[in-house]
Amino acid sequence: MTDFTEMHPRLEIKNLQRAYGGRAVVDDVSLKIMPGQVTCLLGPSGCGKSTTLRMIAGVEMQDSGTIHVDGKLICDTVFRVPPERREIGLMFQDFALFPHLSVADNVGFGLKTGNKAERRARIEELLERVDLLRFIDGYPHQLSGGEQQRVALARALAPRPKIMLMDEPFSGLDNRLRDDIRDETLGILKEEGTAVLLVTHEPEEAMRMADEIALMRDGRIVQQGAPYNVYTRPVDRASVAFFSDANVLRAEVTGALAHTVFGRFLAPGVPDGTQVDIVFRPQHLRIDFDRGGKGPLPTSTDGTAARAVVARARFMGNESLVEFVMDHDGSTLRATVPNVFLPQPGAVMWLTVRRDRCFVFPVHPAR
Ligand SMILES: Nc1ncnc2c1ncn2[C@@H]1O[C@H](COP(=O)(O)OP(=O)(O)OP(=O)(O)O)[C@@H](O)[C@H]1O
Repeated sequence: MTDFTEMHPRLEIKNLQRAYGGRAVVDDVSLKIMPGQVTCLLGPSGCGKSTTLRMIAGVEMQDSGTIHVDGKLICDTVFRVPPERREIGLMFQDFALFPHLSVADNVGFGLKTGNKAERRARIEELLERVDLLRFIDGYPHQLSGGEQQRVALARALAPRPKIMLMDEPFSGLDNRLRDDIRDETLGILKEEGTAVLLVTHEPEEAMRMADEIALMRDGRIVQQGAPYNVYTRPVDRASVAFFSDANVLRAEVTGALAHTVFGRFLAPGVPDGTQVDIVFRPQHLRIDFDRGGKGPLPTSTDGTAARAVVARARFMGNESLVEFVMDHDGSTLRATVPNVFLPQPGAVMWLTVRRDRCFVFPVHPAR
């Protein structure tokens, strides 16, 4: 049986650091990616994702930290394998094929090994794989955006890179095309056993593509794990808000309980007097109609109901978004409801919160 603990990660970066003008834009970033694994570096614009990718590609030097491929050092602050010898493929949003070269020559551009027949066979194999063999003698201007993207993928894969670095590679494509190409690309990369580091600022893209998500903010990786875990066990309020709209209730803790208008929430280990944010997504707010000035009775799963007035309701396609103003303090909470639910502004409703879907974070967590 294979002992995976003995396997080297295909890519391992340790404590990468890069500053511009005294400001750390990549701050102590460490990551491991196994062969065939897709890791998404996910974060808002400017958080340092592309800089991390550029250091791995070798087009930019880190101030400190190391990069290993298959257990071999390829870069630290003194030793540096040049970009073209790193066996790393690149795919960026502006994938620019060479316009004066045929599709075959574009795909074959980075193929340095093998004789002419072997190179031609590899080109045909890849064009077959991306379903574009019929365009082998065509030119980029004869292809659609999606087809050009697939040629770019074939070109990046041709020399059998150990690692593929992708920086928002699908963002130039329209939505429907993007889903298909994303799935197709993922399939091919998995078949080739390539380790993939994909940079994106779109949570949906990361959840769709990734085996593992590394959530990045202000130059640091704040959380890392399978998409399900990152989404369902966020480390802080900003991590919840990065994936979806988030409702927040501020409360104070006494006796390991946070006291709110929706009843008490468990806050284990949080000292008395600490302010906490109770954070939950709009789909976890429950709505009940007013029954003669009363809402539903308290339950152990949903706590106490609180009275609210509808401020506005919007139809969003698969769901409706309803915004409420809370009676007790005038704060706003948002609920998403499947299907069409468009109550009139001013309507009185009673809200409860799914306890098991709430996250409780101290407002100033100890570091
Ligand atoms: N060569 C440079 N000189 C100075 N500052 C830079 C340089 N390259 C990047 N930066 C800054 O470093 C920060 C991180 O940039 P980076 O491109 O890595 O972010 P990103 O997360 O990839 O953002 P985006 O999603 O918008 O591409 C930004 O504030 C950027 O302005």
